[in-house]
Amino acid sequence: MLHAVFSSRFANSLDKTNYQLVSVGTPLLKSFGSNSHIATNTWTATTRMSRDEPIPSQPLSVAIGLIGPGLIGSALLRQIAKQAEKLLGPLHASKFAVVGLANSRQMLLRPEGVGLDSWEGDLAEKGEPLDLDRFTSAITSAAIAASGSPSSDPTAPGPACAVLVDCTASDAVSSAYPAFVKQGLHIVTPNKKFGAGPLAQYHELRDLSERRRRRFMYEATVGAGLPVISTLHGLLETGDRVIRIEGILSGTLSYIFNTYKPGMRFSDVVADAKARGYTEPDPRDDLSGESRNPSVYVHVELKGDAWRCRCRWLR
Ligand SMILES: NC(=O)C1=CN([C@@H]2O[C@H](COP(=O)(O)OP(=O)(O)OC[C@H]3O[C@@H](n4cnc5c(N)ncnc54)[C@H](OP(=O)(O)O)[C@@H]3O)[C@@H](O)[C@H]2O)C=CC1
Ligand SMILES: N[C@@H](CC=O)C(=O)O
Repeated sequence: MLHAVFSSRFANSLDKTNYQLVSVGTPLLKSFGSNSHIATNTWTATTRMSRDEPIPSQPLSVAIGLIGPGLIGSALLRQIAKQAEKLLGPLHASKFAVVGLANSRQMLLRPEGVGLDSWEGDLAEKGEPLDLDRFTSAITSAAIAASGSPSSDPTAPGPACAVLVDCTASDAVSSAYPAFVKQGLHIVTPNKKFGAGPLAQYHELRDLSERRRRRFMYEATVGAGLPVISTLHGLLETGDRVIRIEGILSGTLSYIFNTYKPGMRFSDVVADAKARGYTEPDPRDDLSGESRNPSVYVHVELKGDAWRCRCRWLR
C-alpha cells in the first residue's frame, strides 16, 4: 500500500533524450498469494515509453542484446517473438530485432536477428565463447548498420537504438553498465545488483546516462514487475510527499508466508518457491535479509535527491 498525499499527475517524466527510445520491460508481472503464478507482461514499459517520447524524425532501428536467457530472459524472448511486429508502429521503428544472446558461457551474434524459435539450439550449438566487449560492440554496430545512419557514433542522436537487456543476477554484468552506456547502449534490467550497490555508483551511472542520452530502466528490479518505481517517480515529480510504503516486497517471502503450515519442512517450501520460479537464482538472496539483499530496497531518485528506503525486516 502506498501512503501519499495525492495530487494528480500533471506531467510525465521530462524527456531527457531528443529522440525516441525504447524500453523493453522485464517480462514479469506476478500475482503472489496462495495461488501464486507468474503472468508475463513484457511490453507495458515499452508502450508507456513510446507514448511519452516525441515522435522521431526517422524510423528507429532497434537492436537488442540480451544477456541471461534463463527463466526471465527466455520469457522475454517468447514475448518479443509474439509481439515485435505489433510494436513497430507504436515505436515508430522500422526494425526491432534481438541481434545478440549470451549466457555465462556462450554468445550468439546475428546482426540480422537471432531466430527466436531456434535460439536455444543455436546458442548451444553455434555459440561462441562469451566475450562481453565483443558482444556489446556487436549490438551497437548492428543498430547502426540497420539504421543506415551516416554516423558511426552510437551515442549520436539518430535512428540507431541499441539496447542491452541484462537478465542475469550477476555482479560481473551489472558492474559493466557504465561501460555499456559509454558504448552507446541503453540498459534495461530486472537485475537488482547495480541498484542495490553503493549509492554513489548509482548517481554516477545516472549522470553518465543523462550526459550520453541513454536510458537506464530498472522498474522490474522492484515489486516483481509491478509499476512501483514509476508510480513513485510520478508522485515525487509532482510534489507529492511519500510518507510510508508498506507491503511484502518479496514475492518469495509472500509465497512462503502463505504456504508454510506447521509440520511442513521450511526447506521444502523454499524449494517449491524456487521450482515455481519465484526466487532469485540463489534463494538465499531472498531469505537472508542481510543489508546486501537487493530485494529489501526500493530505490528512487529525482533531480539529485536519492531515496533508498531500507525495509524493516521482520524476523
Ligand atoms: N525469478 C523471478 O521471479 C524474478 C527475477 N528477477 C531477476 O531476473 C534476473 C534473472 O532471474 P532468473 O531468470 O530467475 O535467473 P536464471 O538463473 O533462470 O537465469 C540467469 C541467466 O543469467 C545467465 N548468467 C548468469 N551469470 C552470467 C554472467 N556472468 N554472464 C552472462 N550470463 C550470465 C545464466 O546463464 P547460465 O545458464 O549459463 O548460467 C542464465 O541464462 C535476476 O536478476 C532476478 O533477480 C526479477 C523479477 C522476478
Ligand atoms: N525473488 C524476487 C522475485 C524477483 O525479483 C521476489 O521473491 O520478490
